[in-house]
Amino acid sequence: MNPIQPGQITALVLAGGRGSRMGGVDKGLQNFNGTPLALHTVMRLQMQAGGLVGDLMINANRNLSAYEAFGAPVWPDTLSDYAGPLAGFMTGLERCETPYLLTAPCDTPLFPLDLAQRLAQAFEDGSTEIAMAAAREADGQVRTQPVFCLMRVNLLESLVAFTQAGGRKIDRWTDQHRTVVVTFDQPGDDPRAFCNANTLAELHVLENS
Ligand SMILES: Nc1nc2c(ncn2[C@@H]2O[C@H](COP(=O)(O)OP(=O)(O)OP(=O)(O)O)[C@@H](O)[C@H]2O)c(=O)[nH]1
Ligand SMILES: [Mg+2]
Repeated sequence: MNPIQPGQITALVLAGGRGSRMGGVDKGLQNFNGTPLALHTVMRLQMQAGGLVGDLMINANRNLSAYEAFGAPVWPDTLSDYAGPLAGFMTGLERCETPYLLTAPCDTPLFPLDLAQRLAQAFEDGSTEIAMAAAREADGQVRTQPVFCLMRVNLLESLVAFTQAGGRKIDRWTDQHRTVVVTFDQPGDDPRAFCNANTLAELHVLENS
């Protein structure tokens, strides 16, 4: 039995950052192989295996009408002043109408097509509250990918309290909960899956990889 049923996950594209390492551009609107990064992310979330993703939303803070054209509701941060990705998590939890929220950043275009399915397996243990992705990097080390999280929507209250107290780091918050780390290092997993493009040069390297 799958612990999470089809349609029970709302996917959230995180595109609310400053893009400072890309010269301050709106990263989600930069093209990756001819498609804006955020739209590419929307499509990859819609293609997730198992039909687990029902709803989809975009979190952005600039150029909202450009994001609306991608066909999903767009929500800016409710916390002010670019408080970081947790501000996006909070916006998603506030707007989510399903029991689970899956976050994915707009700058990691090759993320796995079975991301939702493999993170969902961590909820076979009924006490799990958050599943966080991890990947083995080129140096052989396993590193968590905190912007890729599947979480129970009833964590909103906890996140509000954490951010109101000034908390900004994702793993500081997830450490307060029953978080299971799911490592994507099986044979056949794409080693580029969690490579993110923080600069235009990194984006071009990923396009040509
Ligand atoms: N909602 C929201 N999302 C953010 C914020 N800052 C970063 N993010 C998102 O978090 C993810 C990881 O962000 P980074 O690549 O570290 O930051 P960035 O703002 O995109 O780029 P830099 O300014 O170069 O660090 C991306 O999907 C960002 O869109 C923020 O203040 N609010
Ligand atoms: Mg990044």
